[in-house]
Amino acid sequence: MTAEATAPEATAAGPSTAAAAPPSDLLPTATGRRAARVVGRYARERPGLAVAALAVSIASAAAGLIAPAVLGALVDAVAEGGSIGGFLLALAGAALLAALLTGLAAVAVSRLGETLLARVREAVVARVLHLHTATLDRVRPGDLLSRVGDDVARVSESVTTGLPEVINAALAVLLTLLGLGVLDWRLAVAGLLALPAYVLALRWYLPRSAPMYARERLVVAERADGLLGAVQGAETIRAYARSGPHAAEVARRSAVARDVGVGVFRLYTDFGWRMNRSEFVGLAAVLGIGFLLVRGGGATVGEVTTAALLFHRLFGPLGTLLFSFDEVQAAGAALVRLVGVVDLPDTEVPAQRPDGSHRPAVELRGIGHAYGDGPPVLADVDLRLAPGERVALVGASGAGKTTLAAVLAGALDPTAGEVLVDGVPAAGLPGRGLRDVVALVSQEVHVFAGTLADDLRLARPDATDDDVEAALRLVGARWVAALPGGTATLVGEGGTALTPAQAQQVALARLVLADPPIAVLDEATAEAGSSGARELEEGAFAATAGRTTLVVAHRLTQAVRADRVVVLHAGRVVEEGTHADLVAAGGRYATLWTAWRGR
Ligand SMILES: Nc1ncnc2c1ncn2[C@@H]1O[C@H](COP(=O)(O)OP(=O)(O)OP(=O)(O)O)[C@@H](O)[C@H]1O
Repeated sequence: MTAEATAPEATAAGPSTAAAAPPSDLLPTATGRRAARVVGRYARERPGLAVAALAVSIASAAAGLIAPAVLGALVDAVAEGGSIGGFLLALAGAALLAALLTGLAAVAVSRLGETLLARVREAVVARVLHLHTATLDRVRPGDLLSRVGDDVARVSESVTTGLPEVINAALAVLLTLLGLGVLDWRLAVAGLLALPAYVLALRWYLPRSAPMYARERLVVAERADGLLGAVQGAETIRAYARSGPHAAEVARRSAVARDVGVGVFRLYTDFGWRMNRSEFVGLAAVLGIGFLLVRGGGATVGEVTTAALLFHRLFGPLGTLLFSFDEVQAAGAALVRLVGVVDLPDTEVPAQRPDGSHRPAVELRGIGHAYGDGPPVLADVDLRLAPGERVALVGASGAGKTTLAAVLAGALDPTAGEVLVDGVPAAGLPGRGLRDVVALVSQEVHVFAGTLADDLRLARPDATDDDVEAALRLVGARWVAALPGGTATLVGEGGTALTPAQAQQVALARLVLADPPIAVLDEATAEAGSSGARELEEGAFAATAGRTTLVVAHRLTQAVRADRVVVLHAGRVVEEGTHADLVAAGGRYATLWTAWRGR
């Protein structure tokens, strides 16, 4: 049990409602409406960008209506023998304006999309970082990974490529229909006659496309698998004279992939001609009704021309919308899974930074724990830490030290017993309970990509540069002075790599900044007896001074300086006392101490 729970940090709270109940080993999935509300809320955080994106998209769609209107007027002008020079100029201007606005709209929409996606991603990561260990143990790792990986990638792809096109197309369709209606409602109704044909085309295509594309991905993967296997095992295949059957198998898989590929293409073209049929129905209706209107004097030839051009203009955007249907659906499915994570219950979210000036008493009462259906690893543990007391937990590997430390830190719910802070059971503590008053520095410390200062500010976002530097000084992180940019140096992935001992010091400095009244240390990084170990121990001592502290003593020098030592054996407390008392008593601790000194 080595999860690291850093000190509390502020995260936006999100309601836990409206998420569909998942199977117990899956994280929840939000409803579509809930996802839209969350994205809407993020959009309202950037009102300027959201309004600009919408306005420029509408303007771009509206600009596309100018050319058909000018062409219609040009037809009437020609019929009446007028000049067309002005119209040609207007056409050129309209084309320029439309091109400019379309470009601007694409930039604005994708920037808005990227901003919203970044917000969703931040919220997901913040929530994942604060997931309770019990939740992490319960859910399938693949589910969590695919959400922060695949789902984010899918939404991101659709935001950068598909979304601007889809929004532009939807607005173009809406405004063009509106334009048709304003021009002449009868011509608009004629255009709408194409609607049933479009619906039929879509109802034919959708049920066929998803399984077909899934099958295509499968057979392509099988073909790659077969080829790779044959190439990697070429020597063995030759040695056993099995080239013939293997080549035949590769050929068979390739043939299947080819046939499915052709099938996909056929499906696509079949859908294409169904779309063309719908367009034909609509255009024929507009021209037919237009002919009747012109003959009856109800419309000019120019107006009918404009109507026909407007209707023709719908083909492109409608095609974009229909062909992106799958992609939009897939991105939507990924988004509701992400919002499901954002909406995890806010008991996971820190309330406020604890006040380090108060030193509470901590009591573990009748603690028992078993991982899943495994044997008990802790049994009936009673342990009391007086306010400000430093207790060292000692025991052989596997005795249950890390498990007990995690229980005290609130990172693991015990299967029996309870933890009390100043006499209040953990369940009755405000906010996130134990996790708001205890900071755990565990064996695995993650250094986040970014500057060193930002990494430390995870523990206290409002920490000044001076606070950050003072915390690092207190824990003895002298190596910071040698970094090229000091605390502004990039560390973690893509930056300067920190040694495990340096990462531990960063975690200790985070603890200093978070200033929790209770600290739990469970680090086993430094080699016993090394100068690194001494430095770390000094740092840990300074960082926890004045706090009620439990130290898992991986090196017995850590126990020597503690106020009290507790020996754990096979999940039970077997000895308790000061280092001197226990050595004098000649029991299990004394044996451990003798062995340690004789290393
Ligand atoms: N996540 C887990 N799932 C199942 N069993 C676990 C898990 N974590 C620890 N255990 C088991 O629980 C027992 C106690 O482990 P724990 O890590 O608490 O001991 P420890 O005293 O801290 O040991 P060490 O000093 O080696 O870290 C061990 O038998 C270990 O194998």
